[in-house]
Amino acid sequence: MKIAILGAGNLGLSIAKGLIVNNAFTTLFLSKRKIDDIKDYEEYSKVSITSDNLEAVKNSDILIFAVQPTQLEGILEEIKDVLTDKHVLISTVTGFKIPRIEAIVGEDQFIIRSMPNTAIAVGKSMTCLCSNKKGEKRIAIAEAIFNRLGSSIIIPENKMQAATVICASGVAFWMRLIRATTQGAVQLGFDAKEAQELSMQTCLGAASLLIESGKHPEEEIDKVTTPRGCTIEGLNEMEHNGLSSSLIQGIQASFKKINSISDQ
Ligand SMILES: NC(=O)C1=CN([C@@H]2O[C@H](COP(=O)(O)OP(=O)(O)OC[C@H]3O[C@@H](n4cnc5c(N)ncnc54)[C@H](OP(=O)(O)O)[C@@H]3O)[C@@H](O)[C@H]2O)C=CC1
Ligand SMILES: O=C(O)[C@@H]1CCC=N1
Repeated sequence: MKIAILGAGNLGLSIAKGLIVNNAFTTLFLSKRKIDDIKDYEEYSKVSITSDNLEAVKNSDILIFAVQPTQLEGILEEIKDVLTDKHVLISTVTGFKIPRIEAIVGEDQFIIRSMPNTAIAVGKSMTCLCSNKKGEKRIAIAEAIFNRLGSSIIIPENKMQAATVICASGVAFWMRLIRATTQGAVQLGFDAKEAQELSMQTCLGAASLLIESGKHPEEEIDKVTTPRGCTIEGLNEMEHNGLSSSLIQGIQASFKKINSISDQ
């Protein structure tokens, strides 16, 4: 696959790392205006860096847009005249809906919206996908790319904002939980490095248990909470202080914000 990532910033470079580590491309163009920031990527074979979006588009089939929402319109205007039938457009841009993309490049393009997260750099992104009518014929290509770099599901476009909060912002939410449990472990006497290792591996183990067993979290919690034991004591104290409620309210606040800054 000849892939271009237009907007090689935080997410764009995370996607690039995932593609490079998994050798999941034929050629890869990385574009941004200040290319000095990404000079290191020139060392990888079959990877080109450029500040010329038209060069990247002309030499690629799959175009992944990873610019800020305010920057997408300008890029689409810039490249629309060199788009051909071979191109599949995959936008990762938050809140920029398909009809707005179609209004610039035309309905007769293969248009896919994707919502990956930065764990794509290590092949562990949960990515949600949707497409325009024409893009339905190429969504399997997007699934193939994102399934190599984690998992993907196809959802209706009206759930993309919710998917952004849960999957993309979600990485930050889980990081904060890992940091908090690390801080707790330091207070119990582990040094910072050990504490983070204990926290990360326990988090990974908990998620893996659910993924592999298909069980509900409470079923696994029941196996851990010895009656009158320390686990239920800790869990109940966390809930008295609003753990679940706080997370749910944070998700709601994030969702409210994304709706306020997205196309209506
Ligand atoms: N960060 C995340 O975890 C996630 C982000 N997203 C979405 O992905 C998009 C990118 O986010 P993020 O990576 O965090 O943002 P960044 O600001 O880190 O990256 C955007 C990149 O686009 C480049 N850029 C800007 N204008 C142009 C242009 N005209 N041509 C080529 N490149 C350009 C910028 O570099 P330069 O200034 O040098 O051109 C910059 O490197 C956003 O829409 C965001 O909502 C979605 C899911 C997760
Ligand atoms: O915080 C944001 O608005 C973007 C979307 C999801 C991740 N980063």
